[in-house]
Amino acid sequence: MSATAETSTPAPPRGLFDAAGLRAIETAAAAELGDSYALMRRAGEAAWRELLNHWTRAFHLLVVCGPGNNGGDGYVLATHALLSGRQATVVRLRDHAPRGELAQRAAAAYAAAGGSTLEFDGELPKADVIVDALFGIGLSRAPDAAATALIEAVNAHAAPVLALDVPSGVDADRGFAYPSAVLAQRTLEFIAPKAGLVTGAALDHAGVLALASLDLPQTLYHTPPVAELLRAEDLPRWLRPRRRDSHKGRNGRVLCIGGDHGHGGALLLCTQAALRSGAGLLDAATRLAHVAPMLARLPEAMPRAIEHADELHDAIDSASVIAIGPGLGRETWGKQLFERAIASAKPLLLDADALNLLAIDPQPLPADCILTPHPGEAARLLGSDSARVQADRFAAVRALVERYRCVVVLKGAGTLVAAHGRGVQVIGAGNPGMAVGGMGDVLSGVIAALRAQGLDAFDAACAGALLHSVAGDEAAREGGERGLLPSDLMPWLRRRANPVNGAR
Ligand SMILES: NC(=O)C1=CN([C@@H]2O[C@H](COP(=O)(O)OP(=O)(O)OC[C@H]3O[C@@H](n4cnc5c(N)ncnc54)[C@H](O)[C@@H]3O)[C@@H](O)[C@H]2O)[C@@H](O)CC1
Ligand SMILES: [K+]
Repeated sequence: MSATAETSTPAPPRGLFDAAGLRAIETAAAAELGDSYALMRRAGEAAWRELLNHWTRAFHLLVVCGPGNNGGDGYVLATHALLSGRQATVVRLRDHAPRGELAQRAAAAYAAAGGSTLEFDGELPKADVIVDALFGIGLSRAPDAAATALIEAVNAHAAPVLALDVPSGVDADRGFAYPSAVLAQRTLEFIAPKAGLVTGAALDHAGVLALASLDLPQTLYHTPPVAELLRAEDLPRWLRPRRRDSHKGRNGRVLCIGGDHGHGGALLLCTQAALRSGAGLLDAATRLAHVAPMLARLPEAMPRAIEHADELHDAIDSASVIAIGPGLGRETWGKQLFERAIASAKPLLLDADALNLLAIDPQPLPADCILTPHPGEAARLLGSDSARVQADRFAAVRALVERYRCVVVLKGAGTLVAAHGRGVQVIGAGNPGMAVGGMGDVLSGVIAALRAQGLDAFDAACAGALLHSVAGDEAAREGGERGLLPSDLMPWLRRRANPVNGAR
């Protein structure tokens, strides 16, 4: 993802909060400090330091202030800027005079420091940096026409944008961005990371994420987070070094099923990824035409031609995990194989057309079955549309778990992993170069291989989605995002699937 979490604390927090949780922490903090304004002062100060750290030579600042406490943070920052000899101007809409007591106090301090306020008239003056303090976690509806015009002027301006707490126009709970939302270079979050800034459209708006925890003691974080963020450094949790006496049988036997006529590449990518992620043995069940090309590319695989589901019997029997879907198609051939696979008692991963077939004919699945839909497939599984899925990815992944009662990996920027009774995990890695056909087939192979090596379904889904995204980031660092191919991930899967130190 384009946003990387950065914090001043040595161990970045994993917990992601929604607005309700943040407000509970704020209330407890205000009670502890005995002064609600102290938090706003800390937030504004932290934002001023953030601005100075990243735009050292900035002199002319525009601080766009809304009517709430997010605007209050902006007034505090603007006051610091004035007191340090910079030129700072607050810009606001006519009906955005500070409403609450705290924001009014911050605006009064700004005025007392000689600060001037410009009412937005359709144009923004020149500036070196724009501070976005229009809306934070209090955004409760789509920005109205006036706010939209202001946001669009900010986005059209040449200056970089530092967003305070949330890029204005982004819903901090859902990852949803209204059609007009600020595009920031950096976003400094206050108190705790927000769930809605690490998935979906929000990633494009937030830029680089940083956190100012405002020196609050951990004891105040008593509300449970709504989700957790997984980062590259979490991989060794699951990817232990291999036992010295390991043998191929111990590392699992993955059966990949798919590749109808014209779709052999999808299955090849899946099998290749499974082998590069450590599967001990790999069977592939596909059309006859794909057997020889697969062997030529991947002699370690054991592809077999399947014309009818009955021929799957032996392969299913010896499989430790079945991954079905890449290139499967929705014709009779694919349907038969799908029916056969889900009737088996083997651990399952359903992807691509297997998900589409499931959407057409929903049926009970074992709780340790893994589904890996992209937003379009998720929409079909929910009888919804992908815009609605993307408008609230957290709600969509929970609805999928509720309906299908298994482990769900909702793909896309800020991939989500969820299962019944387990907290939603957000994959804090990945990049837009990965938006290319075949990338999902690779993910299926990775997850199936980790499952075959002994991880339970939820852990395999978390570790696999993380490993896949981390490998994508490494490949993009090496050669760029545009033009990245799923097969470019293979060497990186191997490297990142092995822990860096020898600890067991
Ligand atoms: N409460 C606290 O203790 C702290 C709050 N902080 C800041 O306060 C922010 C939250 O403040 P608020 O709860 O006041 O909320 P916001 O400042 O995010 O916005 C709420 C205000 O905007 C209006 N509004 C919401 N959506 C609108 C729309 N679409 N069009 C026009 N007006 C709209 C609301 O009516 C309200 O007046 C945080 O994001 C953070 O920046 C920080 O100062 C840290 C401490
Ligand atoms: K903001």
